[in-house]
Amino acid sequence: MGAAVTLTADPAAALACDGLFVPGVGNFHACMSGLRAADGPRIIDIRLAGGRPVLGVCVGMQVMFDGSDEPSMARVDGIGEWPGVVRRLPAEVVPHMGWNTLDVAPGSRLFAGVADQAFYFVHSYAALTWDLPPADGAMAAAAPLVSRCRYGTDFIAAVENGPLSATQFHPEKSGDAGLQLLQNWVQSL
Ligand SMILES: NC(=O)CC[C@H](N)C(=O)O
Repeated sequence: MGAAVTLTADPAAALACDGLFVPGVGNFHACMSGLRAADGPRIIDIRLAGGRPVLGVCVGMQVMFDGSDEPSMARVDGIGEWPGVVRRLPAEVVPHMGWNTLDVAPGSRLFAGVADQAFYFVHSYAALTWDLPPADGAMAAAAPLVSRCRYGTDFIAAVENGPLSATQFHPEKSGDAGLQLLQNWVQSL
């Protein structure tokens, strides 16, 4: 989508880039231990404190919460940028695998031009509720935009919260709509 991309575990490069993309596939706790080994949580914290954009996808979204119920021999806490624990979807069949439409938050920049499109999901766990208390003081940033989807129950499909954005679905597997979403993010950097 016109961006020069570097795959890196180098903290200095991950801090300096215009946008940090945090992918995640597989087991939550395995992804978290990989991220911790690369000092990922601290790098993400520093970026966000400085208003530097970060985009998490799939488990890369889940790790922004406090933790996950996904089974693991060695449980690892999430980064905890957002309160709440990722739960198993209460559906008869998991994973939720395939295309689904969203209830996109009004005013979304990430979904500009594609809010009515379907996106591709592959997951059994998700954040089911948005628990960050609203801030309304003079210094408060704009309220987070929370977009939802439904599979078994309502769950959080995407969040735009200042410099931190995330999607539970896979834009890179979502055809033209997903590419447009990624381009929207790249153009905002
Ligand atoms: N697609 C995946 O990598 C699965 C992500 C995660 N383990 C979940 O089920 O939610």
